[in-house]
Amino acid sequence: MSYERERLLAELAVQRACMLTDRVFHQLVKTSVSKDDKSPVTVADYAAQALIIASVNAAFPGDGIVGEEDSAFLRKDEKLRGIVWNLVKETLEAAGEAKEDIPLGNIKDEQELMDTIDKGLHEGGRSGRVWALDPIDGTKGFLRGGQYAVCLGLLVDGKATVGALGVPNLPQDPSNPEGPKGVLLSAIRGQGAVIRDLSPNLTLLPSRQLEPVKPTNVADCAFCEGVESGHSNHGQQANIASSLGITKESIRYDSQAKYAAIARGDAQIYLRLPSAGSNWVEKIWDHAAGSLICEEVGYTVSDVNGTPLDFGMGRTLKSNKGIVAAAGPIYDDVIAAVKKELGSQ
Ligand SMILES: Nc1ncnc2c1ncn2[C@@H]1O[C@H](COP(=O)(O)O)[C@@H](O)[C@H]1OP(=O)(O)O
Ligand SMILES: [Mg+2]
Ligand SMILES: [Mg+2]
Ligand SMILES: [Mg+2]
Repeated sequence: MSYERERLLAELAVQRACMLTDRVFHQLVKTSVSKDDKSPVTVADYAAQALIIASVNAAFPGDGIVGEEDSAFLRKDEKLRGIVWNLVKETLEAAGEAKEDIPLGNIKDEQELMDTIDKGLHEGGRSGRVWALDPIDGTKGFLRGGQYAVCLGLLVDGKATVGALGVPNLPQDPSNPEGPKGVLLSAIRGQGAVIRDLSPNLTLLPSRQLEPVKPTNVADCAFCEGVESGHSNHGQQANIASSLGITKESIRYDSQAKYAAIARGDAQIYLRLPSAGSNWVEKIWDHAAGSLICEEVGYTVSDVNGTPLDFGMGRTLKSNKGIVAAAGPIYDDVIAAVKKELGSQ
């Protein structure tokens, strides 16, 4: 099976959702009166989940969907519901139909909006076709004006098979950080990965194949980690980098923007070691698309013990702990350094 249609659907659904999140970002986040006001991201989370599920459901009605959000809160808050519905309606009107021959789905009213969001309540698992959706990954980054990602992956029998990542605030040219922003990456297992600029409308701009990683000296590499010290252990990550002879400063991004950055070669390692005392269990929607895209350009992605990520366990990666992604040729060095650091606690 080629999965070209699934990839096209994923790209278009993510492109359309990024039109919405970008609109919220410019209309609400930037004008938000209080720094602690979380409502813009809440609105964008619900609205983007609804739009993407409508697309998956229109094109592949038999597939399961594991989405991060549900409508429980929205059902109780009429005002918030009205805001979300207006955003969805405006985006649907602005986007129109895709010129490609694939249905992207519609939502007719507030009731259908909430029912659509709740189509993301699937339990996941080891069999069949299940989409993993994070409508806004990196909510803290979104609110800060930093990195966030819109993430959609297709699992087939528990294996990440198709993935698309929209990263609206990532510079299109890594050597020009102040230049135009917004990229869309996608992959099909066994077929490599592609990148293109995000577009302000539903058009998919021309893509280019991402180059496979090249053998490198690990000391010359750069590594990526999260911004939030509560999400991963910055101290241990710095120790690992220094034990590998890495002197470059880490690239700190929120969200699956980290996978996007390493996939296109801005850095060669992503470290996500559990924070001290944390019992956080990673979620499938936070890694399905990004890990596949990286594997397709020659990365090895595992947890901190070197165990491959198991997307067939349900909604979470409960058999894994933390994440280590490294370019294939340096992965053994990196995982050895991770194990040494964790063993020496
Ligand atoms: N305590 C936590 N530990 C690890 N990850 C977390 C924690 N709380 C939330 N997250 C999730 O971690 C991811 C982003 O972390 P980072 O940017 O550091 O990579 C997001 O998926 C975020 O959820 P969300 O999707 O709601 O933003
Ligand atoms: Mg997330
Ligand atoms: Mg999220
Ligand atoms: Mg969240």
